[in-house]
Amino acid sequence: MTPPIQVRKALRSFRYAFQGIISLFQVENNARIHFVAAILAIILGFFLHISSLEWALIVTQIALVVAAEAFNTALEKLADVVSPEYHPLIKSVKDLAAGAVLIMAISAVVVGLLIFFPKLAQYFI
Ligand SMILES: Nc1ncnc2c1ncn2[C@@H]1O[C@H](COP(=O)(O)OP(=O)(O)OP(=O)(O)O)[C@@H](O)[C@H]1O
Repeated sequence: MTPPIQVRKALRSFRYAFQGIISLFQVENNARIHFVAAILAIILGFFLHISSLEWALIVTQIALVVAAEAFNTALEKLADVVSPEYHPLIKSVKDLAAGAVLIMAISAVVVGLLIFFPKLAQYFI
């Protein structure tokens, strides 16, 4: 009988998921840019003593951008296997996926500005 929770299988799935995350940052230039931006936001968060709610927003924004980048990369790779030659629908698929990342990145920049700008202004103005 199959046990209700298969721990070994769950651990194996985690390992594959981590391999995916590591390969994202190893291979994708945009993912590395987002990674650096995330580190800067975290350093700024500590430096400016942001609240728990502000941390929750920053962490959520970082996760959304990285997750969108991972989906975009997965779609790009799949598209490259399915149709290495030019196809108008593949163009649409890749542009839409890239657009989703851009929407998330703009949202992250806006949230970052809303949280950090007033605090930074106190230092400099
Ligand atoms: N097979 C294809 N058919 C049609 N258009 C494509 C195809 N491959 C790429 N494109 C177009 O070129 C753009 C860039 O595609 P590409 O796969 O090079 O992505 P990228 O954003 O440069 O990512 P990466 O550098 O990680 O490969 C796509 O958004 C799409 O408009």
